[in-house]
Amino acid sequence: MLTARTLRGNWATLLLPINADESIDYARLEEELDRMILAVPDGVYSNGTAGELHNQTEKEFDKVQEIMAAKCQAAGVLFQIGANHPSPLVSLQRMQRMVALKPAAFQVILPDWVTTGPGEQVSFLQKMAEAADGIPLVLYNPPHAKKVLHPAEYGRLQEIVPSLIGIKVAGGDAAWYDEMRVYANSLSVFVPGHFLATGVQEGVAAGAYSNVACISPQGAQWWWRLMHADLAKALDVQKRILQFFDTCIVPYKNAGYSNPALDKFLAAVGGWANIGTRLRWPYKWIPEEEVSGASVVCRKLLPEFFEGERS
Ligand SMILES: N[C@@H](CC=O)C(=O)O
Repeated sequence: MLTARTLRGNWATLLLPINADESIDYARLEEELDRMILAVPDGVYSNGTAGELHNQTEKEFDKVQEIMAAKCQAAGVLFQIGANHPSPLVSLQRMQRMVALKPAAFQVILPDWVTTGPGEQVSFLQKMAEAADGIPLVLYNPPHAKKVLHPAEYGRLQEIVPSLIGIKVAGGDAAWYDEMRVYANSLSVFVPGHFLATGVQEGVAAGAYSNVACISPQGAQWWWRLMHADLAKALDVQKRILQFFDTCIVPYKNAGYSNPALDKFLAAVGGWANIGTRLRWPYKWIPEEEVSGASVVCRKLLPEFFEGERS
């Protein structure tokens, strides 16, 4: 069973391939998983923002988790299920239905329409922990959540809900890392993929649910290993990752594309699976025609991620 100490590394997110008729393409999803598993990531997870947790029917949700669980269990790869939904009741039901799949952990978000106060957060997590039946929880608390907590608040929740082993957060400046360091022994802190080397340098980050793995699950895994072999080199890679983001991703963010649109674009640039850039209604996606320009820049800045393409 995962603990705050053993939950580590580079975890790759499932992205939903969407057909022109808005259905999920499960055949492409299976291929994507096969390729992801070949990269031997520390783990695979579903239903983060990038996995479009907010835009699936319950039937689709169940099917996506069943496919992921079957593939990961057959390959011996750890997987986490995002039992996430803005509604607390739907989150609870998602978890209750998925306990039988025995994920290594469940990711949960706080209720996200009417914000929760401290007591309500405890009540929510306690009930989710009870439903998880011994499977640990990871609190996914991104910057766009209605309620973004401070380091001491994560620490308080962990003390009251012991099966809360990790958090998935945006990270922050030096002051944030100083505050978070106090709780980093009892909570596995995951920061955004593109800042993972900084998080490791700060002695706080145990891993990332990684947007860098969207570009290349293999490249992100190589980079994670480099952080422990030669942090200075890994920080240099991060500089180049950030340069790529500034050049090719931030302009789309500034033009109003959502995070899932950006993550699918990253995967299309990486080109390791046929996921496509399309999102479901009503969200706009980055046109496929834009992929090739960014691919050239990405390969120039991060050649290590694409070494396999040349051999
Ligand atoms: N924030 C992301 C991380 C991957 O890009 C998520 O939705 O899990």
